[in-house]
Amino acid sequence: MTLVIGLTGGIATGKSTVSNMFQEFDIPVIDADQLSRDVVEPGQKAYEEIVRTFGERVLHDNGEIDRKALGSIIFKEEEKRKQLNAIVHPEVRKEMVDQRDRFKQENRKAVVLDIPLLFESELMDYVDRILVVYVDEKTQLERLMERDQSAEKEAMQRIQSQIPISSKRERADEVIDNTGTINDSFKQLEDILHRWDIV
Ligand SMILES: CC(C)(COP(=O)(O)OP(=O)(O)OC[C@H]1O[C@@H](n2cnc3c(N)ncnc32)[C@H](O)[C@@H]1O)[C@@H](O)C(=O)NCCC(=O)NCCS
Ligand SMILES: Nc1ncnc2c1ncn2[C@@H]1O[C@H](COP(=O)(O)OP(=O)(O)OP(=O)(O)O)[C@@H](O)[C@H]1O
Repeated sequence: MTLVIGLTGGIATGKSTVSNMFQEFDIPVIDADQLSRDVVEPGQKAYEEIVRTFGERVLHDNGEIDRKALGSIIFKEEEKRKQLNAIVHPEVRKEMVDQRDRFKQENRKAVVLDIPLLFESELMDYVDRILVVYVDEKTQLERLMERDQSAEKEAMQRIQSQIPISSKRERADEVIDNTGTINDSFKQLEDILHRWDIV
């Protein structure tokens, strides 16, 4: 039996940081953020729908999606965000399930689905265990502004477009508190994987 681990958290709480640690344990990771980039490449169905819905103002001169422009529209307005989600999420979900099932067929001990919006999109049934990467909201805001070089207003808009990290923490099977050092988080992950008997 392959244990399917749903890795989630809030924006900039450290999912990618923790996701990279699974390499050490030889556990494969399926990355929903990466898939959401792949499915909007020029020529893909979702790409055409985005251009039809949001217009050419969300394109770079070379025809690729201008993620900054699209982000500045959808994080400001819930209605627009729902429209984009309705275009992108079904494609991401399909690809994620295909990849998950391939790893299951290979009888891997575990596979990780790294899904930022696991709770928002109600994908809890896609996984066997939910692991939330947590930091307090002050640290979340600071790390987001630092990483994206964004102003407080834009960073807050992004945070507020998601379920608060404190609620996600309550709904987790296990939590990694990532407010300490990366090494502290690695040790927490190691303990959790031992408890789940997969390493
Ligand atoms: C709006 C877009 C173009 C902005 O791109 P950008 O490169 O700036 O951000 P990136 O894709 O790396 O996402 C960064 C983080 O933002 C958050 N986020 C992204 N999309 C959403 C959304 N629709 N609602 C809430 N939070 C979101 C997630 O925490 C994600 O990890 C892009 O995020 C997008 O296409 N979003 C829709 C697809 C989606 O929901 N992706 C996230 C999970 S599948
Ligand atoms: N323990 C830590 N100590 C200090 N900085 C950290 C720590 N963990 C992560 N960071 C930094 O915080 C920022 C956010 O981390 P990361 O990109 O892993 O978050 P994320 O949850 O994957 O974000 P997103 O939702 O945007 O994909 C990054 O700049 C990262 O280098």
